[in-house]
Formats: sequence, C-alpha cells, structure tokens
Amino acid sequence: PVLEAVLDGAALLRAERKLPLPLAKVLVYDLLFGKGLKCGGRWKALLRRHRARLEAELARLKVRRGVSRNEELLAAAPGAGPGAPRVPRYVRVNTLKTRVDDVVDFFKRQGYSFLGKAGSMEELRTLSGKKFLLDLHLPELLVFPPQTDFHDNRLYMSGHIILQDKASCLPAFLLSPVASSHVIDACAAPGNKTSHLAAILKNKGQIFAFDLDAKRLATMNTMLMRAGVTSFKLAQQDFLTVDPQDPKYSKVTYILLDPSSIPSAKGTAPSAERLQALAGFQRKVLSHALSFPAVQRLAYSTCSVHREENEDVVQAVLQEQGSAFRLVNVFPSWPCRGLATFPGAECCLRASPTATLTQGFFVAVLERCRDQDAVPR
Ligand SMILES: C[S@@+](CC[C@H](N)C(=O)[O-])C[C@H]1O[C@@H](n2cnc3c(N)ncnc32)[C@H](O)[C@@H]1O
Repeated sequence: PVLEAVLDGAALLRAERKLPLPLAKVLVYDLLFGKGLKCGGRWKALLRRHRARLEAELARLKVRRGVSRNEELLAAAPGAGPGAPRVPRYVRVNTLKTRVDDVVDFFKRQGYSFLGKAGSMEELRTLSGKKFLLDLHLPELLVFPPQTDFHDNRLYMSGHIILQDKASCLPAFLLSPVASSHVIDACAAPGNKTSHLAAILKNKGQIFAFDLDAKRLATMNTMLMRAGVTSFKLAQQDFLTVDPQDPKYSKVTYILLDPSSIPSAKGTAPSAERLQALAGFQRKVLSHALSFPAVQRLAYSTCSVHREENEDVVQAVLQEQGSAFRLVNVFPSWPCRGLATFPGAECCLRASPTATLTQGFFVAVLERCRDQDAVPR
C-alpha cells in the first residue's frame, strides 16, 4: 500500500504538473513520511521548492481518495489482502447535483450493465465484472465490484458522485433531518457526512460544522464546494468549547457526532490507555452534544469495533442523562446489531466486512424523550 500510494500520488503529480516521474515519486514519498529523505543537496533544494505546491497536491489527492490523513492513504483499502472479505465499491449519488437515474444511465453508457436493485447481500457479495446494482438498504447508493476505481471518473471529479463506504452513509441517513432544520456536525472533517446531510436537507436549513484540524478542514472545504453544498458554516474549533447556550444554536434540533475513534481497518490492537483516553473523550463530547437545548435527535457513530468506544459510551451517557434521552430502534432490517452489553443495546447498529460487506462501524441514534415518554428505560 505504501508503494501504491506513492505511485498514485506521483502519477497524479506527473500528469497534472508535468513533473518527471522519478522526481514526483521522491516528492510524494517525502511528503507522506514527512521527515525528509536522506538525499543530496540538489534533491533537498527541489523538495523545498516544491513543498508548498505538493502539500496542496496531497490535499487534493486526499479529497480524491475521500480520506483526510496521510496515513489513511497508506492504509490498505478495505477488502484488500489475501483472504479478506471483498468489500464492494460504494458510490453515493450526490442528489444536490444529479439524480440516481442519470448516474445509472451514465454508467450504462460507459459499458456497465445495471442489474437493478439488489435483493440480497449475496447479490452484493458475488458482484463482479462490469456490473452494478442499486443497494438493498440505502437509496441513492450504487454498488460496484470491489476495487473498482472511480477516482478519475468525470462524475467523481465534478462532485456528482461521492465515493463513500456504505456504513459511513448510515449516520446522516438515520439522523434524517427534515428540510430547513438547523444541524450540527460536531467532528466533521473531511466532510463526507456533512455533504450527505446537505443532500438530505436539499441545501435548505443550516449546517454548523466543527473540526479541530485545519488541514482536514481545508480538504473539507474543497470537497463541499465540489459537491455543491451551500448551506454550511465551517469552524475550526474544539466542539467541547462551543457554547450550547449561544443563541446561534437555539434552533439546532439535530446533531451528527462522529468523533475520532480507532479505525477498524487498522487491524492492530490499540493499547488500553489509548482506548480509555478516546472513550473518555467520546463520553464527554456526547454529553456535551446532548446539552444543546433544542436538540431532539442525535446520531453517534464511530469507525471502531471496540465496545469501549461504542456500546459503553452510549450506555454511560444514557445513564447520566436519566430519562431525558433514549435509544431509537433504527433500521430494524439491518442485519448486524449492537453487542448485548446492556438492555436496549440491540437498537444500535454495527457493520463489518463479513456481516454487512462494509468497513467496521457503529451507529446509535438517540432521541429526546417527550414528557409523556419520560419513563426510565
Ligand atoms: C472520524 S473523523 C470525522 C469524519 C467525518 N465525520 C466525515 O464523515 O468525513 C473525526 C474528526 O474529529 C475531529 N476532532 C477530534 N477532536 C475534536 C474536537 N474536540 N472538536 C472538534 N473536532 C474534533 C478530528 O480532527 C477528525 O477530523
């Protein structure tokens, strides 16, 4: 994967900036590893001269890949590696710019055969060749065979389609804000879920998006512009310092919270300290989100498979909230549920390469209890 990422980046640079391929490779490698290669004075001078431009190129490469960190460019794609379950290529149709039928026609013209709406997971699992399906769970999601590469596709470059794993489409889909609502995306960069929210809102209403990381926000800005998202305010701010009492947020009724977590794709076991630290942050940020006075519905998600970051966080915060919020039993037909670690945990969703043909993921939807429902659960 390292070699692939370097070669991809280098090919891009070479094509777009007309750099000689060996130079492009060295530059990309250097950027990915960030420490500077041991190279002679001539290379060093070249590296320095090109660094700013290459930082920008790398940011673009990340937008193209739908990732936000350099390391993610190096991570093996889900479904890669011998014996790994084959995760399909999911394509979310960006309804701010186009319609599912038009995208289907486009791919048919490109020589793909459309097999209609999938009737079972088995159909997704066995998809191969130049064939594609409409997903069986999510509308506006097309499914292609694993490793189909659309990063150079015209529809992708123009923001008509978003290359987004199916599991990562769940939070915005399940939050399902009604048009014209005010929504917070608390940990938003690089913004795939924000653009999904905007599509659901039809660019009406208002999205307040926060993230700590300036580089990821820059990537996000490019991505949202390309996707035609207009109804958003981006802020580089620690969400924990956003004041719930600020009148700006008095109409925020929906929150999407997708905080940093240990990516399931990593494969290696995290240390107990790291897990504890992240889980502590996740509990804090979830409690903070629920303290916005008008919030009615919140989707909490992680790309982690660890119960400490998932069911345990939800359970702890629900307990702390007493009878103010409850878990919603979302998507009953989704095949993979939360681990039975507390009563009601089956309302949460899990996702994995084997069970749902997606990346590893977790989603819980919480809803404010109306007065008449205020019974402890
Ligand atoms: C899993 S990523 C979000 C992915 C994003 N929701 C998407 O779909 O593209 C988590 C993000 O949380 C941000 N983050 C971490 N701590 C934060 C905090 N205290 N306030 C706001 N953002 C934070 C990280 O910079 C990172 O971009």
